[in-house]
This record gives sequence, C-alpha cells and structure tokens, in this order.
Amino acid sequence: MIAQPMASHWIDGRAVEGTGPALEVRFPYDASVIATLNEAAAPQIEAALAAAARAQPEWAARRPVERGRILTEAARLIRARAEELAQLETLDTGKPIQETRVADWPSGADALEFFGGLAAAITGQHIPLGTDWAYTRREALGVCLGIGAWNYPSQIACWKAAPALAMGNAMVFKPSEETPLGALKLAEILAEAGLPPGVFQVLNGGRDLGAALLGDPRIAKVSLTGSVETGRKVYAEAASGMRHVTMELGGKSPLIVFDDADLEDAVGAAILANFYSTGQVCSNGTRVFVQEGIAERFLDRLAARAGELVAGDPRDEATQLGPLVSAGHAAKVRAAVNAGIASGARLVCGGPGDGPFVPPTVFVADDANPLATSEIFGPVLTALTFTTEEEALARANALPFGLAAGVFTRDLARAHRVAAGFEAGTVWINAYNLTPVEMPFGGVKQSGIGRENAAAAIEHYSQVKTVYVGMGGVEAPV
Ligand SMILES: NC(=O)c1ccc[n+]([C@@H]2O[C@H](COP(=O)([O-])OP(=O)(O)OC[C@H]3O[C@@H](n4cnc5c(N)ncnc54)[C@H](O)[C@@H]3O)[C@@H](O)[C@H]2O)c1
Ligand SMILES: C[N+](C)(C)CC=O
Repeated sequence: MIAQPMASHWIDGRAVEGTGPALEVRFPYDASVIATLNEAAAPQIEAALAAAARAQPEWAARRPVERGRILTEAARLIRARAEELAQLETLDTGKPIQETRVADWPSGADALEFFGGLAAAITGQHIPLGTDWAYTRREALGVCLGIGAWNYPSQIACWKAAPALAMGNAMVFKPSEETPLGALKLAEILAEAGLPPGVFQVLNGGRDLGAALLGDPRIAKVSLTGSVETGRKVYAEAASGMRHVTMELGGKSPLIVFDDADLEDAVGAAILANFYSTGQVCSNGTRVFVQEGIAERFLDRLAARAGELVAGDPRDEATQLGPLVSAGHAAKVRAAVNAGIASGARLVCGGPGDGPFVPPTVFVADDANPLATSEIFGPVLTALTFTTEEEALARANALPFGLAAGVFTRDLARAHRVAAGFEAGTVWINAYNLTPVEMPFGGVKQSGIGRENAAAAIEHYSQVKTVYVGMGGVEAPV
C-alpha cells in the first residue's frame, strides 16, 4: 500500500518503530485508516537527540559543496518520484491531486536544490582594522528542532531541513500528528541521497512530543510552523533556554482590490487566496477589501466562479476542492460559518456544508465581525467595502497579524505605495500566494519571526563568530 511507511520514525539513519500510543493516519476524504504508527516515547526521543548531537559536528566539518551535493541529489530523487509522492501527499492531507502534483513536493524539491546550490557560497566577512584585522565565520547552530503544521507537511519539512542542513546543522523534525507520512519519506530520500545517519531524523507524535523535544538542552533552535497560539507557547519555552527561533504562524491577511483593477484577475486572485487547498493556507487573503464602485460586480463574479469549483474525491484529477483535513477541523470551520450566518453578516454564496466538506463561502461583514478578525483556516472569504486608499490601508493593518497582503490596481505608484504601507512580511502586487524559493517568506507582528527560503533563511540557521587578528605587538599599560 502506497501510504504505509517503513516504520513510525526515522532515527540514526534507519526506520524505527515507536513505543508510544498508536497514531492512526486517516485519509480525510473518507476517514479510512491509511497507516497506523506508534508515537515516539522516551527511548526514541533520547536515541534521536543523541544521534543528532553525535552526527552534527562531523556534518558541519564537511566541505559545504559536499553537503550541497547531497541536498541536490535529494531534489533529483523527489522529482524522479513526483507522482508517487503527490499521491501520498493527497492521501495524507486530502488536498486535490491536481494541487499536490504542482505545489507540495515540487516546492520542497526547489528548496533542496536552492540551498544545495547555496551551501558552498556561504562565506564570512573580512574587516580591515588598520594593521590588525578581523574576520567573521558563519557557523552552524547545532541541533535544530523543526515542528510542522498539517497543511503543507512535505513542503514544510523541506523548507526547514534544506537551509538547516546546508548550513551544517542536524535537524530533528516533528511533523503534525495529522499528517506524519511525508516527512518520513523525506528522511528516506535524504538517506538515499547520501545524508549521514543522525543528520535528519523524524519523530512522530503530538504536542507533548514537541514540548518534550523543545525542553531538551541539546536543542539549539526551534523552527515552528503552526498557529499563533502554539507559537506563543513555543516561543516562550525557547526563550527560557535562550534558543534561536523561527516562527511561521497564522494570520488574517488583507487583499485590497481598487476599482481600476483587472476585475477577472482580481476575482481569480481572491479565489486562489481563499479556496486553494480548501482554504487551508497560512497566507490566505481572507479579508478582501473591495472599492465601493466595483463591489457588487466583484461579488457577482466571485460567487459565479466559486460556484464552478469542482468538489470531490481529491484523488480524482477533476477535483479542485478537497475535504478539510479532519472531522475535527471541519467542525471548527463549520462552526465559524454558522456563527457568521447567525451574526447577520450577508452570505453571498456557500454555507456550512456537511461531512468533511465546506463549500467556497463568501460573506460581506464589517471589520469587527469575527469573520473578519479570526483565522478560520477553511474556504471562507470575508469581503469588506472601502472608499479611499488611506482608509483601506488603515483597516488592513488594524489586526495584530502580518503574514501577507495583496493589492490589485493598474496604478503603479499606488501599488508600490500600498505595498510599502502594508504591515506584512510578504506583499503581492497583482498576484497572490506565490511563494517561490528565491524570495524570503515569513511574517511580522504576531504572524511570526524570521524568514524561510532565499538567502535570508541561512541567517536563521547560523550564528556569526568574530575573530580579531592582532598583527603587531601588544600595547599593555604595564
Ligand atoms: N506561516 C507559515 O508559513 C504557515 C504555514 C502553514 C501553516 N501555518 C499555520 O499553522 C496553523 C495550522 O496548523 P496546525 O493546526 O497544525 O497548528 P498547531 O499550532 O495546532 O500545530 C502545529 C505543530 O505544533 C505542535 N505543537 C502544538 N502545541 C505544541 C507545544 N506546546 N509545544 C511543541 N509543539 C506543539 C503540533 O503537534 C504541530 O506539529 C494555522 O494557524 C496556519 O496559519 C503557518
Ligand atoms: C507557505 N505557504 C504559503 C506555501 C503555505 C502556507 O500555509
């Protein structure tokens, strides 16, 4: 069976069974059990941390070009197995196969290739000081902990592992308990590509496992992808041990559509920004601010096009909208939709749905409605109307989140003015939700700390050592 992994964990270069409670992995479409794992318990935690601590110095001492070659080979292996991996991701997450073929593992392979190529180009600085001089060394942090969310499980594992390993760190990765299968595949692929035992390991389990790993003094850094609520707890725990952090968290991102925008493009972006991956995307533009003059036309087109989305079995190539990741999550999204209806917000299309499905849903609400203030993480778009640019920007920035933002306009000066004014880590102009590995990605305000991808990620997996070089005699007072 395609989904059955070799064992529940990957420790010290091999598949290892767990001794903790059973962890059933279900296909979100029909809740059938596709794999049964056993969670990591104390012996597996200790084995993984000890192996990582042992392997990391040797890995960091290798020539960067050798480290990079292994990552690049892993990218090649992923591309060679693209179809099998896409199918596994669809079973694990419930996301349509037409998405997992182009978005998930492919973007993971891009990260491995990008950081594989970058590894050998990472250098320090030379600092002239008259006769004396200094130089900096960019050094690995040690053993890093990666903790993943369930919406892009394989992409998240690759986005964390690639820069960490390129820089000479070891990583213990804990996937979300909802979607544990992709990271195990990544560990197998990295081993096949030549990665030494102990450098990348996967432990499966829930939040208690994440907390236990984070509490271990061998962990030098944690990179979390998850909710703002989890981010606060993990950040606080990391701070108590003065550990480095990357926090890739949630948001309630704004998308501003001005009345001079190409209407069909703007509607298309709003669809991508709310219904792709059944709305389970961190950077989604879930607050769509539409300028008054075009609001009704925009909503008409949005409802018409959203109504054309094909929902169904995510293994079916025609399916564009899959189930939500779990029955529990579907219940939460449905509760938010029902609360929106009860609040008196105008329901333009969609509704609560049933079973694992919630249809593409569009509300018009005011800024204070929970529909416009809280992340729902499902296919639910809240439209708001505005009059002026200043007003739209002020309202867009009013929430404590700042992961992403978008603006649609044909006015170039306005586009860049609004981009500069957004309080967000990533801004798209006349585009939305594109995250190529070449550009840094991450949030501001409560949406996160640090950046993934691009050269910026290397800074978050390394530290600078400064070396002062005395070239003459030492002038002491006595
Ligand atoms: N910014 C980004 O790049 C990005 C990308 C994807 C998802 N997200 C966010 O992730 C959230 C959805 O994912 P989720 O429901 O899996 O998030 P979550 O916060 O519930 O869980 C994320 C991970 O943290 C672990 N965890 C939970 N509590 C922990 C603790 N106290 N100590 C250590 N580990 C702990 C979980 O087991 C899981 O692996 C959304 O808010 C979404 O916006 C952000
Ligand atoms: C990082 N991204 C936007 C690709 C997926 C977030 O959920």
